Parts: sequence; structure tokens; C-alpha cells
Amino acid sequence: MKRTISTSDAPEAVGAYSQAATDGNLLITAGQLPLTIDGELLDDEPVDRQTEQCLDNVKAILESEGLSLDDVLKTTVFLDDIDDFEAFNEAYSEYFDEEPPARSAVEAGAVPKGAAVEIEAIATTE
Ligand SMILES: C=C(N)C(=O)O
Repeated sequence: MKRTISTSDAPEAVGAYSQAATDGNLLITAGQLPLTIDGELLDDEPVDRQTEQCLDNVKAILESEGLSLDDVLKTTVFLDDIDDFEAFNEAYSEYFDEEPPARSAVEAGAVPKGAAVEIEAIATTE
């Protein structure tokens, strides 16, 4: 059964999507932009800081459902510029140091709102 997730602990969606959805086995987050809880877009910050904010948002959504980053099976990372990969990867690794989830990272060409990075996650709820 599908259930959408809405939490005030993470920034609101900037479009017609839910922050996350679950079927009771998997929880899938929407792509998280580097938005603060107040809706401030950190597009002027370097990619490592933007990566931290995206992952803080993923973490907040998971925690609102009693989950953690340890439950993440897979992430997908959309970079505005693949030349940011090393800086992004260093910041990302601070969040997933042991048994990191599977991941795909691609240059998307452009990310909504002019952000440098967007990150989505699939987590197990079991
Ligand atoms: C930011 C998004 N996740 C979107 O626009 O779909």
C-alpha cells in the first residue's frame, strides 16, 4: 500500500511531489536539493556544503519515519557538473563511511533551481 510522507523536519517540496513515499518495505525519497529547513537554497555555497545539506535533508526524512542513513540501500546523485565529483564524493563519504549504499552519480546537465547537486535515496523499512 502506498503512503506518502510529509515532515516539517525537512524542506517542503518545490513542486508537485512528496518528500518521500513508501510501500511498507521500501522508502523512496524525492531528490533532495540543498535547501535549508527555512527554504533557503544554498546555490552560492560550494558543492561539498550543498552535498551536506542534501544529505541532511535525506536523513531528516528517514528519521521522521524512525529510519537512519544505515537503512539506505541506494542513492542516486545528480551533479550539475561532473568536475564537482571529487569534492562531492569527499563530503558524501562523511555520511556513509561504513557499508555505504549502492550509488549512481551522473552529470545531469542541470539540477532544479540552479543547485550543484540533488540526491535521492531508497531505504529499507524492514
Ligand atoms: C526537486 C525535485 N525532486 C523535483 O523537482 O522533482
